[in-house]
Amino acid sequence: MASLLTETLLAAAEDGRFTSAGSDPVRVLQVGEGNFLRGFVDWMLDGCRNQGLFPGSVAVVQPRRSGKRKIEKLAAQDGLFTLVIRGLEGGERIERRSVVSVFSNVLDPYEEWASFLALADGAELRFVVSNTTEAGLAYRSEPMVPGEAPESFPAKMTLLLLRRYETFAGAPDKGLIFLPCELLERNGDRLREGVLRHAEEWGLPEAFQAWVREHNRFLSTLVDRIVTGYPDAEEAERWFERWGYRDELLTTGEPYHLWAIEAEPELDEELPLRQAGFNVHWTPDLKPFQQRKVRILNGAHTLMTPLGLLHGVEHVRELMEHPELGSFVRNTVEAEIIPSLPEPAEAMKAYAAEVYERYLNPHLRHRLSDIAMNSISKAKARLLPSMAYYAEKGEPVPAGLALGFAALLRYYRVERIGDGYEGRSFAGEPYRVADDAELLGRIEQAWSADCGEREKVRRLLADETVWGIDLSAWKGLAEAVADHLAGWERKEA
Ligand SMILES: NC(=O)c1ccc[n+]([C@@H]2O[C@H](COP(=O)([O-])OP(=O)(O)OC[C@H]3O[C@@H](n4cnc5c(N)ncnc54)[C@H](O)[C@@H]3O)[C@@H](O)[C@H]2O)c1
Ligand SMILES: O=P(O)(O)OC[C@@H](O)[C@@H](O)[C@H](O)[C@H](O)CO
Repeated sequence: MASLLTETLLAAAEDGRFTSAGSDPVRVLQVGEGNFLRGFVDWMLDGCRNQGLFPGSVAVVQPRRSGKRKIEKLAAQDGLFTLVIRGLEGGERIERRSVVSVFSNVLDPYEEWASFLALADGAELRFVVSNTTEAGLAYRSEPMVPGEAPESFPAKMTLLLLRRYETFAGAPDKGLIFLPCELLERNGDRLREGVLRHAEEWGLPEAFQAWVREHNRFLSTLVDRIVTGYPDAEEAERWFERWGYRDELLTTGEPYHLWAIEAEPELDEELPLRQAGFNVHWTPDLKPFQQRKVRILNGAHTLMTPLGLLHGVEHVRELMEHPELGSFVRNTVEAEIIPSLPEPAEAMKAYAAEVYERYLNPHLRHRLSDIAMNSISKAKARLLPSMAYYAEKGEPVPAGLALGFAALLRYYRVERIGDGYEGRSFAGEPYRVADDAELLGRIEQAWSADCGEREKVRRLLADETVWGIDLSAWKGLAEAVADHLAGWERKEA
């Protein structure tokens, strides 16, 4: 029996091409209820279904206990949600709304562990997609407690695979294909390693471990689309009035999309994304896709965010239109990041130009405060490799990268206030910093050390628990950072 909300959603859908996924077999398990997967993978699967190419449905679960609220909302909307794609497509302005209808099963694995495991018994289950952020795709030792969901994503996948192995007596054709979307290099390999480590840690049978290795595939993938989530409240209200229904799971994104998957093109027979017309690349080598996207698109986001927020700039477009900050970003990308990449500079410049156009999409309001979440771990993957290119040659870290990095440290000049950490913008406005509490505590301590400012910077750069490596020896970096910090302090005084 469809809920009133479902009926309203269905009736209000513009294209009227609804086929409910509810009765189709679960072919995809999705770990992650966030905006990105819904505005990217589910949008593609919905497109495949609407073209009659994919007669399957998706079971979705949240990857951590705190994701419960969204899962409950999704269940209350019968797994339906609205997606608005807007921006330039082939030079034309578009704003396209669809109601995505691919979920047949919406589960909280912590409260419904038995139902979660039972998904492994589905003969039609074939793919697992995930987005658990960089933090979620990490192995963390934990006990196996019968009847209870383990905390981490790789641990849950280990037990799901064990159940499948037992149900189908290790049948080679019942292995699964994992398509992790986390923005980490070799994400497939990392997931596989995590699963096998848990299997070993828990003493699971060697024959099971061999089945995991030989009959399951952990493909590395690279995703690209700017998905901006729920719009500003005013805009959402205008839309709801126009559509005649409300949707708390509404999400927005740009038309551009790219999914590169390291696998043979024949896999498109089973997962017909390319056949359905999506910009999906089955490729033997993911590295070029990965490198240019993470270092240019994500790297520029990470570069611009602390500086923008310290200057009181709120959105990516506003920053790119700012007379000084916008050209700072372009110059740093072109003169410093692109030369650090192995691919031909002309091709990289063309890619960067495409990226600026996406940043300037007049319909997207991409909040710097959203991008700022976990900026230290993002900088490690997205910015430090460009800086390391120079440092490893014994050259000074170039001026733009050093300035961006100094702004990152200034942004993390935090103080514990209540249950979180706060910094202050150049204008003295307080802001919350969203990052790992232990890390923030460590950084706060470093800033309050009993020594001069230059020594504080040197110690912070040398802290391998923060950066993974010692940055204090990188030529010119500590000096440049300390000079910028002193300069900002003088201006603020
Ligand atoms: N939004 C985009 O434009 C975009 C584009 C490409 C990639 N991504 C990736 O998506 C992630 C952000 O996702 P979103 O935009 O859907 O945001 P979101 O806040 O809507 O969703 C975040 C998801 O990650 C899960 N998560 C967060 N921390 C976790 C942890 N420690 N362990 C396990 N799961 C955790 C949440 O439960 C939720 O499912 C980023 O890490 C990024 O790598 C986002
Ligand atoms: O999603 P995050 O928070 O990991 O990073 C912020 C942005 O850089 C990112 O979302 C990009 O917009 C996205 O990766 C584009 O594909």
